Amino acid sequence: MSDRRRQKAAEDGERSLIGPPSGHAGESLLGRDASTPFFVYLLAFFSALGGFLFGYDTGVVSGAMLLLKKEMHLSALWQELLVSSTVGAAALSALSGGFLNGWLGRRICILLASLVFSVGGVVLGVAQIKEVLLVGRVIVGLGIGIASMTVPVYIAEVSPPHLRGQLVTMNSLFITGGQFVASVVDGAFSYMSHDGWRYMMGLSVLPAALQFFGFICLPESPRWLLQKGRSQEARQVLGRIRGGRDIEEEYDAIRGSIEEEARDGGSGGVVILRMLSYGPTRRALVVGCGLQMFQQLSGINTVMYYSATILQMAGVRGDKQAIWLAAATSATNFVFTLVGVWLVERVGRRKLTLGSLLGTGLSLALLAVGFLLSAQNSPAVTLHPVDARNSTCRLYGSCELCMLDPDCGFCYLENGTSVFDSSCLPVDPASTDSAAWGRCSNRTEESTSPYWAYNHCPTPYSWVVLLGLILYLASFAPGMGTMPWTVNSEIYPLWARSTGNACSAGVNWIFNVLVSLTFLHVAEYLTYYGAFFMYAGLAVVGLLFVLCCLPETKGLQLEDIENLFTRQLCSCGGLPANDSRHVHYVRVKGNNYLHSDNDASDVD
Ligand SMILES: O[C@H]1[C@H](O)[C@@H](O)[C@H](O)[C@@H](O)[C@H]1O
Repeated sequence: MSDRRRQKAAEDGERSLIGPPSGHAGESLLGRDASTPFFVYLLAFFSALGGFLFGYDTGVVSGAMLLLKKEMHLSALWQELLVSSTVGAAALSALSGGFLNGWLGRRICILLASLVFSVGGVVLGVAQIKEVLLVGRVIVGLGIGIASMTVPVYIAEVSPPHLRGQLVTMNSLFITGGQFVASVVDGAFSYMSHDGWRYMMGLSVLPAALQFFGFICLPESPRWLLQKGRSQEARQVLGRIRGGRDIEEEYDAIRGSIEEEARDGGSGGVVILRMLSYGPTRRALVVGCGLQMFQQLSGINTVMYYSATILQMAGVRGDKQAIWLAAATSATNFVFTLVGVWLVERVGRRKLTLGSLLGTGLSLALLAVGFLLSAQNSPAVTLHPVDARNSTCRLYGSCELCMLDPDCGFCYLENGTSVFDSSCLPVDPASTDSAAWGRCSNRTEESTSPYWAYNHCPTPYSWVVLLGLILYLASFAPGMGTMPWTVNSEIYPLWARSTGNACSAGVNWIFNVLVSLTFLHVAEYLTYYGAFFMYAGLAVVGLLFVLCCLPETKGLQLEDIENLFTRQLCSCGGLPANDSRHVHYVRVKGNNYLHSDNDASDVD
């Protein structure tokens, strides 16, 4: 990048950080009071169906698996494969989605994703053998990956600055909404022991088809069109989505940044290499990928996945209750995401993320304390039946040690809150719902006593864990659940936006697989409380990262946000102490500030 541009970027960075004399920075660019045409909401709705499908397809599998494993006699390996193949495929397609996005455009990518979702849904709905199921889950994962990186970019590019945060965060609302609807569908079809899973998985075809047909009539992003030199179309689309209001200012700003980029001769070469060799985009990439990494390292999917076990610890018994209570968990996640949509334009991205991470860290610590108390008060093993197969289970003296071994479970009688006649027995290799032999084998849904606890222990401290779970979702969902997607959709300049979002979404999915696949092993080595203390520690590291590195992007025009990253990475959250003495307000020439204006008279 040229020195001229670097200097200009630094100046602009200062302007963006300081803001205009009154109100927030975005107001000068597009009036806050201007009414937003209904069309923008319609675009956001149809795009966010991609988020809904992302949530639905990742969420539906847990309930479907309970039926599938019985009907198709799935081994633990196959169950794991069917869950993680989708997330793995999503990681790969998110990474390659950057190229498709830049080449074919946002609209075609969204159409492609909805087509892929529909095909995946049909394959899953008609599958007769587990191998076909695996193919269906991989197809669905490919759709999730493309949708997860394209939809936020598309919404950000069509939204007016003062509403952008809210509309992009709506996509996260659709993700958690999809997870919630999936859990309700799981609950409803769990009564249908034969083929119920087909409906659970196949129903995703409906929103996918709705999105496909809706998007056939919807326009391409004006920013992408302009980047491809289709200026007439871009102008038309911009006019349409701004409801016939004056679009010159926004149009010129977009064109200005594209022209400046072209003047700097930066349109050739591999985008990711250009991003890495240019300071502002390199820093934006670190911030974007870091946010996505910490989202997953804060353990959201472990907590969601583990909620059924947490609820079992609280005394919930049987698959059906567990399914319905898991629906309550995803409902909580959904409701608090709504809080995020409400807060994002009020408090801004940075404060919302910081507050969320603080609450997330504290509630993870509370969850860990709940598990610690449960472990310290874990019921002893009182019966040691002779085990002809010589399994390791007979060696354990308490429920805690017994349940940490994935091959064993705890079989016990209960009188009020006291546990007696308890033994540690090998789990049935065909199903974790019962023991391989003895009192707790051959269990049916209805059998009550003796109780069989796999992966958890009876404990009087389950309320601490339950409280931790609720506080966790209340703090995570509005900020860390939503902001990584929202911030990533706005921090990269146009030329780097597809690639930046592809990389950060890829990081999200890779850490999603890593955390969910390693959780049980981590718990085996560190125990459950150790694992949750570890996630709490990671949330604290995430908090420091955000504190130092995340600038506020609220209200700024997309074309101006790059300038926030012209400073050293760990000072971009605010002005360094020295700089604050130099703060002065700037007047942007007329009302029509263009990036390409490099005129000293711009600044008073
Ligand atoms: O933002 C979403 C959301 O928080 C979901 O609940 C979670 O399952 C996803 O992994 C995450 O990316």
